[in-house]
Amino acid sequence: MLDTIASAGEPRTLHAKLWDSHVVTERDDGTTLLYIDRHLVHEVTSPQAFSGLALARRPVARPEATFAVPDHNVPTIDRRLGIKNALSRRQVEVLELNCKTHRIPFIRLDDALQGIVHVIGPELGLTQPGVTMVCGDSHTSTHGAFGALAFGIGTSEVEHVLATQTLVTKRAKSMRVTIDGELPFGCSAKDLALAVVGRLGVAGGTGYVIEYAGSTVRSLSMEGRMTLCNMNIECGSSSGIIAPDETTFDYVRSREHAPSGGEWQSALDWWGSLRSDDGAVFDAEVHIDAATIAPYVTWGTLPDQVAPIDGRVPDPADAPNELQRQAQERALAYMGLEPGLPLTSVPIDVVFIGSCTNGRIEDLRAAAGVVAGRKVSKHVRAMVVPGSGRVKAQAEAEGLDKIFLSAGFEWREPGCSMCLGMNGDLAEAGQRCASTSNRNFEGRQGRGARTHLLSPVMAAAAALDGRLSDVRRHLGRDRLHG
Ligand SMILES: CC(C)[C@H](C(=O)O)[C@@H](O)C(=O)O
Ligand code: SF4
Repeated sequence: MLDTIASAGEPRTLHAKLWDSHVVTERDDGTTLLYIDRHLVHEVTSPQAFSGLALARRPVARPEATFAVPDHNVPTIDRRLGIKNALSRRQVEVLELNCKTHRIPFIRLDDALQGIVHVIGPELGLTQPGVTMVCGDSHTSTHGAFGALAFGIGTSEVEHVLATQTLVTKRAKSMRVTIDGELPFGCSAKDLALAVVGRLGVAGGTGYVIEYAGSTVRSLSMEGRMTLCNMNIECGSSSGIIAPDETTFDYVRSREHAPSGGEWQSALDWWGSLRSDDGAVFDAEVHIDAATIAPYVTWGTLPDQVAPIDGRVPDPADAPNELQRQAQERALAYMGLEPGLPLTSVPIDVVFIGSCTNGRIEDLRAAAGVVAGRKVSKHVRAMVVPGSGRVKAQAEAEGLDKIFLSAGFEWREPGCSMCLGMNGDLAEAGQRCASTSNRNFEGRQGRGARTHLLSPVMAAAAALDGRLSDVRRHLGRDRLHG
């Protein structure tokens, strides 16, 4: 593997380096058997895969390369009472049983390390530069922030990877999205992600692996890079990658599953080569000037239906084509919004801070910085759901839980929670939720519930004001970060 990566020749993209070093065999038509280094598993997309293995009496090829945790169906309050919903409980129990049968490392619901699969993978050092990584989950792209080729797979592919540690797939095209310049005041990685999705559209990245490059991306923390890569799938692209650098190495160093001792130095030597060569050719290039980014909020039912917070709800009459006009009209009808309405006048009922997009420690710090010493608007129900047990413990060590609680937020146990509502954390029909998650699809946070995607500081501002609010007007420069 190392030899392939180190070999000279044509300038190659980072994507090509990651791909080439994991090809087991390739057919003339491009169908490839790709070696998978790490397989993350959660309770929703794995049961049928394990059943398939049982039917075929096949073992798991490399249990030690597999790692499982329940996250979607887990309660975020009263966890000692267990899981009330029978189906949810069954999914989590079945996962534990399957992991026991196949000796797959498993984090239990009551473990201090439990959390959303895309939050704990990096935390534990399972996510590393240069690896191929899959999970039966579309937001697996999150791990690409470390220079890993990481993507979501379907349940039948989960079974294939469990059985063979390989995947049958085809190489995607390469796109580079270069973002240069300083992020404007009040903006964070979430706004960058929403800007990318807004510009490319929900299908603009389909068929591509996207490499994020440029000074703005380089200046992001690992948390910010994960936020950016997390939303990659929302423009249709299965994997987003960022070349690893000192920021990456500092994050990975000393984590449980990271290389140590002499292996650390050889890993660094390899990881240092994981970047696109000068002159590498991409199938598509997109440039974004960071100065054009603003604090964003989605107004519709697709993640690309996004506008700057100081903007207005668009008028479908101005849509560039008939298809988009109809889509906008449908979205506005569901969202209960009138064209031309200033976004800052939209009232909010629920605020959700969490998810694999924005449930990490920096996100909570940033939101706490906004709410410190203030109160959540009386008619708003606001909750913070840390992305993992470790994030929760760190936040509590810093006193962030106290800040949120005294402002009127609920402080919950880690999991996916209201991002998708599989665990019963739902908004009611007609309610409007300001959410730091990644999808605003119809009914995602509850039947008839309306989702506005935004950054942690923007969610915090919405909680305080009881409406979508411009965080820039809320705070002085000295208090704003993240
Ligand atoms: C449940 C799972 C299959 C799903 C995904 O693939 O992304 C979920 O995590 C989501 O965010 O919608
Ligand atoms: S937090 Fe949301 S987006 Fe992330 S894995 Fe869970 S349900 Fe999917």
